[in-house]
Amino acid sequence: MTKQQYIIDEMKVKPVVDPKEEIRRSVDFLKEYMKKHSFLRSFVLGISGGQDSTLTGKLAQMAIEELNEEAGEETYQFIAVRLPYGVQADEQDCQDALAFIQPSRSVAVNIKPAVDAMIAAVEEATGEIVSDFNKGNVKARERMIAQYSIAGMHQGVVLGTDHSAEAVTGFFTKFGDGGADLVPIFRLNKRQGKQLLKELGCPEHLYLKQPTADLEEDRPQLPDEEALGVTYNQIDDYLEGKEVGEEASRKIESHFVKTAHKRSLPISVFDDFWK
Ligand SMILES: NC(=O)c1ccc[n+]([C@@H]2O[C@H](COP(=O)([O-])OP(=O)(O)OC[C@H]3O[C@@H](n4cnc5c(N)ncnc54)[C@H](O)[C@@H]3O)[C@@H](O)[C@H]2O)c1
Ligand SMILES: Nc1ncnc2c1ncn2[C@@H]1O[C@H](COP(=O)(O)O)[C@@H](O)[C@H]1O
Ligand SMILES: O=P(O)(O)OP(=O)(O)O
Ligand SMILES: [Mg+2]
Repeated sequence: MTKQQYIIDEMKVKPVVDPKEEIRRSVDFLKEYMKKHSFLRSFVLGISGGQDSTLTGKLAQMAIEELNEEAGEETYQFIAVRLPYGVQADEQDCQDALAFIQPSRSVAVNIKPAVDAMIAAVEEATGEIVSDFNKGNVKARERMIAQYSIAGMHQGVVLGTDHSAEAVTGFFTKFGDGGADLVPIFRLNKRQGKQLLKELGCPEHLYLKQPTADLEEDRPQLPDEEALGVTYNQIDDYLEGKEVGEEASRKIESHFVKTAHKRSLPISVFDDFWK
């Protein structure tokens, strides 16, 4: 088996998808999980104004509406969480995403005071400076803490937006946005996510915008593609089994190998995937 085929199998990407079928698959997965665990009442997810949280949020709200319809009462809810660090430059996209999703409930938690307090405490304790890049990962982890606090209040589970074009390069903060309970869009690449949003009638600007983690203050709204050194078109093609050229393949495969530890639970003496 080629390295490319091994990675495609791990990432579970199909070369062609039927958007309607994939929407149903994710919604059914969310519903089945909720019904199987009788304690659960809510899904919780951060809405950033980007493509992946818009899609995951919409699927979550669809699942909740179907569950409530079947229950004959408003038992379940989707809690959409705005998590700006102070004021977010693309706040209007976040509001547009919320208007599209129409979540059962939305709340906003400013993560700035908590992030700044943690950075100050670590810098005071160590006498060292936390880099802007490292602080970016603290922001992602603070968002995780806020979402788990809300899930804890509402018998909820935290949704993650990790999809296969992100998982393959490990382009997420370990235990930050990578810290979630269910990942309903894993198996799709970036362009397949767009296809689902189009099918769902999402405003175009929310899925045609430049993907960004927007974690760094020195490089605001840094495009993922610039940080990764490879485009989503190349990653998507690779995951669909297409030829992407030697340089792009090498970069994708190198990201995949270096980030294996992020796609696994904490490593013990019984694990050998890293050897
Ligand atoms: N677009 C997105 O979805 C998104 C979101 C957040 C972050 N990001 C990007 O993802 C990256 C996250 O940065 P990162 O990967 O440096 O930080 P990270 O915190 O996700 O991972 C680094 C940490 O992983 C652990 N680690 C490193 N190598 C290990 C190994 N071989 N075995 C076990 N544990 C190991 C260490 O604790 C290290 O501090 C950045 O490039 C950031 O911009 C992207
Ligand atoms: N500013 C944000 N508000 C709410 N939720 C956010 C924000 N930034 C990121 N998130 C959540 O994290 C994931 C990953 O984002 P990336 O752009 O892929 O780094 C995002 O889908 C939100 O759920
Ligand atoms: O995870 P999101 O919603 O922020 O999407 P993107 O990765 O496209 O920024
Ligand atoms: Mg984003």
